[in-house]
Amino acid sequence: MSKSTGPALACLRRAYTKGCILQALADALDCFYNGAQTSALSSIRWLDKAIIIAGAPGEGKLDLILDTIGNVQADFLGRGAEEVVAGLPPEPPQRLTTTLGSMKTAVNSIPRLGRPPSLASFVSHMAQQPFILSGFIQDWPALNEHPWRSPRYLRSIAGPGRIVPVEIGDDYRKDEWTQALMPWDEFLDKVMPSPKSTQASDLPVLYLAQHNLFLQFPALQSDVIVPDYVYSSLPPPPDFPHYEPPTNADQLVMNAWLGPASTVSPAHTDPFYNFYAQAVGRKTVWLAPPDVGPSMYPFPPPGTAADRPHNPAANHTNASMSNTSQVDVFSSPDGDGTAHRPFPLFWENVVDRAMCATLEPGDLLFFPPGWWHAMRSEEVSFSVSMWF
Ligand SMILES: O=C(O)CCC(=O)C(=O)O
Ligand SMILES: [Fe+2]
Repeated sequence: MSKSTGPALACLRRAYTKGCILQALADALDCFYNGAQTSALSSIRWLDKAIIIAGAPGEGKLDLILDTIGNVQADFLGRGAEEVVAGLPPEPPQRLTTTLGSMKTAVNSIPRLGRPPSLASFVSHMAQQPFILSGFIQDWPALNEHPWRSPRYLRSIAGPGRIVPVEIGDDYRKDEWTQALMPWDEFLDKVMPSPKSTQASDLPVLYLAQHNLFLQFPALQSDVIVPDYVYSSLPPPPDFPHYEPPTNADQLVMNAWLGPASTVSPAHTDPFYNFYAQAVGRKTVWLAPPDVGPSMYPFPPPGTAADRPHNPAANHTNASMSNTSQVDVFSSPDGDGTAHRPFPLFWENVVDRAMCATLEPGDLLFFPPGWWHAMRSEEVSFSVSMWF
């Protein structure tokens, strides 16, 4: 969900951040005087909440919070400063857990460009259509000396006691879908279990989705190399005239997407240009142009009579789901002829214009604002979206 910057909300965020810091200090003091490790964990939890829930606004607040987390970990949880695990030997490739069926919902492939466009041609015309640059992020530290596919590395950059926001359930349109804060270590154990561990496969799918993990774990920021294209200022595309870049200082919003096989983000639109980097695992992407909107059967806006009785709290982008399609592009039956086919306009107007591809680790996908996109992970997958 994009964070609103309204003055009242900004004020609440600052107040919440200060409240969290005070709570964290009280817990740290308790730990100091009474030696209770649970207080140290609680202290870190409050500090993480300030980042996750409020974004830790205010001059120097994020640095203060991260320093304090480091100190609490070092003083009470036995974490040394130099414990980041780097340069691990390559791990065996991950086993594919699902097989790709042929996509009946898209007749086209997302073009893979032979070579990266120049900045000038990107700005003048290439930015109007989706494309993939195969292997473009192959040099990121995240794929090399700081391997994001290694749970050991991911644990080491965080240290003990950290929590992260997680979506529970395989599809945010379903009623049983929910969100929770969960210990990072536990999340990694569940999502990237060691080959020896026996994980029950009927557990609900966990997905760390659309979260700025880089604020919480700044070490991850130096594992990515943001492509220069992101800093070019692009005009609103002709088919999406309301485009405006993100309002933060860099006009760039980076989010992490980490989960097991079979996470699904249903088809939806976002109002930004997107460079989407695939760091770990394979992910299948489905895209369709903005003007197919009415044939995508979006959920009605909140408050209208046809709105669903229970609308999951917020989808990845908006509190409302009116930017999200009811069509399951990964598993929609095409029916037995037009008479019994659900979502007939989708089959008539969208499928011929939709494109799909399976991203491999190292690939970089681009698509413009307003494009319908859906993603499904084929195995454990870690991606970074860069909205600009
Ligand atoms: O990776 C996903 O599951 C969805 C990504 C997405 O919606 C985005 O980058 O805007
Ligand atoms: Fe999206």
